[in-house]
Amino acid sequence: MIFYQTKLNGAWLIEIEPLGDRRGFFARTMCREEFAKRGLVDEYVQQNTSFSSQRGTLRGLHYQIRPYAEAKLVRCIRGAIMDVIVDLREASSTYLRHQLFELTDANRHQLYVPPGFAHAFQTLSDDTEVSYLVSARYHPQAERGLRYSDERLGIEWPLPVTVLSEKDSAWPLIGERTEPLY
Ligand SMILES: Cc1cn([C@H]2C[C@H](O)[C@@H](COP(=O)(O)OP(=O)(O)O[C@H]3O[C@@H](C)C(=O)[C@@H](O)[C@H]3O)O2)c(=O)[nH]c1=O
Repeated sequence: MIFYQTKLNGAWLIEIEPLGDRRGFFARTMCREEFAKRGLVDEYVQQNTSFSSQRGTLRGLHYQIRPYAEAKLVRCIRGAIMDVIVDLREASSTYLRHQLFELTDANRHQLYVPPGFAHAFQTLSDDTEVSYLVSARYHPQAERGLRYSDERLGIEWPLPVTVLSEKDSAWPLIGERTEPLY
């Protein structure tokens, strides 16, 4: 596995190192030892998959507040997505900065999202499936979100948004918050 630091503290882009033979290849997509060595969360309690039929579908931006903050390891297993993460840790020098990553079934890139980040993606093709590990179980009462169109974030989504959940259209803007974000 090859680990690339991103512009955001603690987030990593991970490429596989395929071992090819005449059948195809083998590669690790997660390895506790490699993760622990770099200080990445190495225990995951749930693996999720989501399927989006329409190109331009947007999910997010989502996170869970402490003490239920999650690390995520995200991979697009069918189609393509633009994945977006936002650093919500007030003490971080990259606080409220975001970065975009193209994850596709062809490049097989994975994104490691540390606890304390909001996460979202927009599908770049029809019939896209995303699989991700999470390090904490789902706590609906701890679930929070940012509005994808919040000007304070200034995210340039690659496509017009075609499908969005009601929940995701209604997250409060950062400027409207009365509580700390995370
Ligand atoms: C995330 C989650 C949702 N659900 C339920 C709640 C709801 O009825 C249905 C769909 O949930 P959502 O609308 O939140 O699904 P979705 O918008 O796909 O949520 C996901 O978005 C991406 C960007 C993430 O980062 C994930 O952590 C997760 O928040 O599934 C669970 O039962 N367990 C879970 O772990």
